[in-house]
Amino acid sequence: MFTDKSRSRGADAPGAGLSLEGIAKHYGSVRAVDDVSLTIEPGQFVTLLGASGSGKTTLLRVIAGFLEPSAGRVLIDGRDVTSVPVHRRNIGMVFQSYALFPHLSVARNIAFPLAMRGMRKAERRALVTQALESVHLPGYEDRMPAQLSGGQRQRVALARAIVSRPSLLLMDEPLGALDRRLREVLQVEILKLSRELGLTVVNVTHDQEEAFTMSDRIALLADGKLVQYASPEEIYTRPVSDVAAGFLGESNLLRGVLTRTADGRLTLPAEDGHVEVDAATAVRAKPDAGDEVVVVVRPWSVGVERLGRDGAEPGGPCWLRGRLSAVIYAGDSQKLIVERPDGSEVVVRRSMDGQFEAEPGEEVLLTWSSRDAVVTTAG
Ligand SMILES: Nc1ncnc2c1ncn2[C@@H]1O[C@H](COP(=O)(O)OP(=O)(O)OP(=O)(O)O)[C@@H](O)[C@H]1O
Repeated sequence: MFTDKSRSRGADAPGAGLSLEGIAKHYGSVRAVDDVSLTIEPGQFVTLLGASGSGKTTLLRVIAGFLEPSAGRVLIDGRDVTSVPVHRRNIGMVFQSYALFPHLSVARNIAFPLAMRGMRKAERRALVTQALESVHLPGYEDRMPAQLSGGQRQRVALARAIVSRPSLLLMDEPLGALDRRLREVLQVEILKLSRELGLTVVNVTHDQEEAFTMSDRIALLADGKLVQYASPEEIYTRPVSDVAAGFLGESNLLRGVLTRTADGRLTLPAEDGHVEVDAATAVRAKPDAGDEVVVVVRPWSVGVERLGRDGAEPGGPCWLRGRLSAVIYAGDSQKLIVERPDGSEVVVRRSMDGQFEAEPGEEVLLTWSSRDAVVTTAG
């Protein structure tokens, strides 16, 4: 499920290192970005991920220099650029709306940043040709933007963003307007290109799959705050909170206050169930009786069996009873929705081999290993 993002990059990689130190941006009483600090290594691909209004675009605009932060510093390769204007930051940018000049040809659109720098025409032409080749649109120099598909326009926008060899590429939902298939093709292309050029990339998205496939690290934002900054794998397996768990991949969140059994085991009270907790799976402080926790159980970790008669009996360290309410076929996997007596739902994922035979409406037993769950907290 996880992609290998290891790579080798030449010593002459142009990617810049980026540091954000205590960045805040306030609009009156709205804290669009609230004390965000993070470091991006040269050549890393980092995604700002979060719900609508979480502050992604605001943070990107602060990095770009379109917005001055209310507090904090932006450092590129260790240099404080907080007050340096956009055009002096050596940054390439791609936005969701294509932002191409409609009255200029593809070549002139791409050459625009070079012309602004006063580069001569012949020199510009060579770089434009090269940039078009790297985005797989060779020979498109004379087309007008209106004669291009949505995907081609984003390729041209990307060519324009990289033509002046920036050390940092900023992208704000560049694939948001494209259909799923094209998005997946371009995700791979953009990633490949950024690796080849050794670019440091900051990408904004609210698409968790895109964040998962493309990023070395994900900066998860909620209400302007940095919730977690880690690799996709780490956020998936060790989410620091229920918010983080809910953002990356499906999850079942069991909430409650821990109690300790007579023989010393930690449990989470559950109606028609028994949930033991392995303190070793805690992401933060070691949990104890009286702590309010959220236990994250991923759908792939849950086993399901028919209950009673010739089926299974409740028992073991982690089990819940429920009623199967839906069986959904999702390509090579099966998704089961199980309704609990308290009205909540548990999602179970299974591979298609070894199909589950019960019908919706049947009573089922859900089991998992406490080692496969993660103990985290709300917030
Ligand atoms: N110019 C502004 N004036 C006042 N409030 C603003 C302004 N720009 C953004 N905000 C507020 O700041 C918060 C963060 O907005 P931002 O656009 O950064 O979020 P986002 O995560 O990029 O959202 P989306 O995914 O919807 O683009 C929101 O509450 C938004 O309403």
